[in-house]
Amino acid sequence: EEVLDQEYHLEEVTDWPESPLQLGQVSGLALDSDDNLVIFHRGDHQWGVNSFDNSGKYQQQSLGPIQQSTILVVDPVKGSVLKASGRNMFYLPHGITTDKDNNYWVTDVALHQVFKLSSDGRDTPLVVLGEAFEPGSDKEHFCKPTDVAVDPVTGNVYVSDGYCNARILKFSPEGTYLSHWGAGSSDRRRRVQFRIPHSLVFLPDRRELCVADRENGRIQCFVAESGEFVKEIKKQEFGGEVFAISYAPVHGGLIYAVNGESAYGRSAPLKGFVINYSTKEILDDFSPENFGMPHDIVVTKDGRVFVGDAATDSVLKFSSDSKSTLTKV
Ligand SMILES: O=C(N[C@@H](O)C(=O)O)c1ccccc1
Repeated sequence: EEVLDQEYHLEEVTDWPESPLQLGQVSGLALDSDDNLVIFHRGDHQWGVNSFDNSGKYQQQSLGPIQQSTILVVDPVKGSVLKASGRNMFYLPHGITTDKDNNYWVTDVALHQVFKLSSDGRDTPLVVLGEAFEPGSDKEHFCKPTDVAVDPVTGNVYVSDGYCNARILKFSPEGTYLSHWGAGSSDRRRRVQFRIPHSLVFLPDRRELCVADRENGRIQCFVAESGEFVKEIKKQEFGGEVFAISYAPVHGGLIYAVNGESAYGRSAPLKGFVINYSTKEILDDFSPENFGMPHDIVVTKDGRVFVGDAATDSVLKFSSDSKSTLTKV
């Protein structure tokens, strides 16, 4: 009898993009409603050791905003640039996501702000949260906010805040503060103490929010409405740091993650991981020749994976061309 023995494995699509993209440090990736790739990058600005003072204040305001287009919409098949926007607005781009109306929600760690932008190329800020260049940790201030996730049903907006705060805030679609959890909130559950909540993903089929709790090298998931803790995924294979996560509501729910260099020596090889959300088992891992600092990850409806690298200033594409083989038994 013949059984179909399918060996799925993500492999780099080395001939993507067909022609090089002019990118600076790639900090964030998103997908629009047509599954086009949206790249958020830093042009000629760089986040270096002297970018901030020890109170989180950005030191290079005199550079002015990045003049290149920081938001590129790119064809997922060829890699050609379809749209370019986000000029003269940002200093140090970080996270990006799209909402169900194809607006962009982005964070800038130098401005300590979150923006909702129309994706019609006019870059009109529709919502602005935080005070420009003013770090803080109350309801109107962030400190190097890292990412945004939007609930497609309620439109509620979640912000991971950030490098110098350790909390998740929830806002209404219009940007009214609703609640927050992690540092500074009333709950004292020791297990919810983030160390750089670095990346967010909303799980539409479970109505949960998962967080890449970077320096704790773990993923934590919460009931989005309430912030109630649901589960933690922490794997030896991550080493000490998880930089970014994504999710596909298929095969019972798949979490995609990239790890990072650990400053504390517990490093593991830099890789992407495909994890079964329910069993927490690693189903696949993948890497190109050279991951520098994999910084964000997205997965398309047809299972293509893109990783943005903030050290090699590039975006890498991976695809799982199943090598199904027929095995005689
Ligand atoms: O984490 C850092 N950077 C990346 O996450 C990023 O570039 O977003 C960083 C931290 C300290 C100094 C310089 C860079």
